[in-house]
Amino acid sequence: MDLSLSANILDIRKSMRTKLCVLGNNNTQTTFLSFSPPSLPLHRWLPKSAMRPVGPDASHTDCILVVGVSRPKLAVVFLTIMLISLFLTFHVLYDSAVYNIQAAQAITERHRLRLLSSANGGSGVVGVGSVTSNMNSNHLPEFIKPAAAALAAIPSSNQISHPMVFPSNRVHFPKTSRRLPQALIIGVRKCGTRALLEMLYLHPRIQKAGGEVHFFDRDENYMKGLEWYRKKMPHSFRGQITIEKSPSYFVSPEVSELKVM
Ligand SMILES: Nc1ncnc2c1ncn2[C@@H]1O[C@H](COP(=O)(O)OS(=O)(=O)O)[C@@H](OP(=O)(O)O)[C@H]1O
Repeated sequence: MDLSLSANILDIRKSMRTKLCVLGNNNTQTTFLSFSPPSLPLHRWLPKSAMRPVGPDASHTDCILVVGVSRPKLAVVFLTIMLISLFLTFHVLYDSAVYNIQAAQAITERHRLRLLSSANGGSGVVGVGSVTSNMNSNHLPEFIKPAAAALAAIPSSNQISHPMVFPSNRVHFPKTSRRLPQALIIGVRKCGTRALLEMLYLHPRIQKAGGEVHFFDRDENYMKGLEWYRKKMPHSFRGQITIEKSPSYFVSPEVSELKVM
């Protein structure tokens, strides 16, 4: 390679740092390729001082971009907008976290009130008029009753701490709730009970329990009470029919007619 030619190439590479240069040697001939960025209307966004001609030839059309704060006012505006959006983002995140904590508190409180209510024979709790319970204390297992009675001894004093956030017990999507099943598929096994349930579920007024709950045929589940059973059910709108399928109900000796009724 000619020494003067290679020195020339080095000079050009020094002066054009932003360019991508491909240097190849094809036999005795030197190839020099450069890629120019697509022409952008930079003159609209940047001051002329930011655009400098490249190389010793001032008429060269390629320019290098001088990175720096050339418009401090614009930079201040951008920074302010960024700070405001950051502040708003954290504010929203903080609010949602507080809301979730309050929701968890309200749910815990509701459980407590339900236990109190069932211990009082389902008469509801004085002072919290909107919270009433459908639970029948007869369905509470014996080992829970002492705990419920102990809770009943604690003065309730309206511990729903944020009535403004939860004005009407509405923590979940307001129009749905978990309901006890209005229909049961009790069997028989291996006769397409799953297929039947899935087909019924195609109807918009049908809701189905996720799996087989085995409430009536397993004593350990039955002892947990109807409230436990209800919580195994999906959320449903009023007017929808909830169906549960446990084919073992048909054959289990533990399942008596009385239990299911
Ligand atoms: N329409 C129709 N015709 C014939 N066979 C059918 C049909 N629908 C479901 N099946 C078969 O029924 C088997 C599952 O029945 P179940 O859903 O009742 O099973 S389970 O009792 O809930 O475990 C299951 O068979 P196996 O795969 O041999 O268990 C299904 O393939």
